Amino acid sequence: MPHPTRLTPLIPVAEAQSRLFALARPVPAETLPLRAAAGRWAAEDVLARRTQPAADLSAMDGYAIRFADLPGPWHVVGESAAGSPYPGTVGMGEATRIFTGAALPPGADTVLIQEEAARDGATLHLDGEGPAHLGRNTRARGLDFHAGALLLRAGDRLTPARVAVAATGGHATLPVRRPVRVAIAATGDELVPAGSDATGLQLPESNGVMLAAMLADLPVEVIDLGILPDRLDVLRDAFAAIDADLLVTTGGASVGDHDLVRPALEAAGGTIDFWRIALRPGKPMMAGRLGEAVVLGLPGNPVSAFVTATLFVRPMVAHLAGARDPLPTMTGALLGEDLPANGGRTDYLRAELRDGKAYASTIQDSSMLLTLARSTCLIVREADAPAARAGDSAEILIIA
Ligand SMILES: Nc1nc2c(c(=O)[nH]1)N[C@H]1C(S)=C(S)[C@@H](COP(=O)(O)OP(=O)(O)OC[C@H]3O[C@@H](n4cnc5c(N)ncnc54)[C@H](O)[C@@H]3O)O[C@H]1N2
Ligand code: MOO
Repeated sequence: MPHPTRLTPLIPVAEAQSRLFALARPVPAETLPLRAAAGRWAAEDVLARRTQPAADLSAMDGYAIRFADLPGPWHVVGESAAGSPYPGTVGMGEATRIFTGAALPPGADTVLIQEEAARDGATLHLDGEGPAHLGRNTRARGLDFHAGALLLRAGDRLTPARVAVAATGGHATLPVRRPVRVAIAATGDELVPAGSDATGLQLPESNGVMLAAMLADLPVEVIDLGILPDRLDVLRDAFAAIDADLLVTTGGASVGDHDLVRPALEAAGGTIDFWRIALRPGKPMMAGRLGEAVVLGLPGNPVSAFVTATLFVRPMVAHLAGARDPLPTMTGALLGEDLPANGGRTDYLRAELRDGKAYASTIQDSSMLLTLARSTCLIVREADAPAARAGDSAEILIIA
């Protein structure tokens, strides 16, 4: 049987990523209490409903004084604690006891810390250097933000600090995107579920569990389609029945006679937008649409599946979840050893970071899971990059 020799040209990684993001808009929004919203992405800009701090406050425990009265002594006329301010005004030569977070009484402008103060009944003396300038040890009203300030931008990930700033800004709930429904299907007649007896040439399925683990920190609902056989009708029917925002398959993506994912998707009514990336490992990845869902057909080799999931699946989930900046963060590192010139595909080398230097594994076969499991980063080698020397700087992606 003749094999098709004319294949589409390989697409650069960055172009494939932007084409992928263009396939779908973020999923609909919902409003959640802050604790539930953590880890999602803000669906709208969030403005402060209050000014923080709401008044001039003390930043330290000590005495509220007028800077002009230094070096004292002072007459202590009362106390200001967080939540119970001094009711009067501090006049010339007067001070109040004050605690961290308490409102600075009108008239006072500076705080003398208690370590530099000596108290004798109602009389207070300077016992140290004292505050160096007017306003020392205080926080001005609005130091952090004023009412109306932009606290979060639509598309910001709701990190712990961002949830906290929303709370301080007067919000109990936040608009976020609902969870992304991701259907995951492994394909291949040789696969058996992990833990079952793999006889002969059977192979425990590992891509599905790896993909689910790679999405565990993202707002997803995983729909596990399990292992599907290399049969066009079975794949077609399984694909046609999915109800998801994103369908991720592994295996059957290449050009062999048993590589049926593409024809099965098309038979189910789907369309392929692009196939084959200038990427190693991961070249045969395909992307398209099937009804309401975006489809990512990953290669079956475990390392290829890992790299394409890192570069496409996780970013696509983040995009669907409303991320403004869905791509993985690259870091810089020095190479621990020389690397040869690269070919025409961007290469992601499994590597270990030791003492800040990245050492690539000697064998980069895309089937080798133990090498991947021992790796802590991927060294990115751009297409056609010249040979590199130990000590050269390189872009890396941290993976563990
Ligand atoms: N003539 C060509 N052959 C191949 C090409 C090519 O361009 N021309 N591309 C190669 C590249 S690159 C890759 S990557 C592989 C990927 O092909 P498939 O996506 O069709 O993957 P499979 O053949 O189904 O499987 C590859 C390998 O991975 C194992 N596998 C599959 N699924 C799983 C799973 N869920 N868990 C664990 N292991 C899995 C499978 O048993 C195979 O050993 O194609 C090259 N061939
Ligand atoms: O994706 Mo393949 O060999 O490039 O593993």
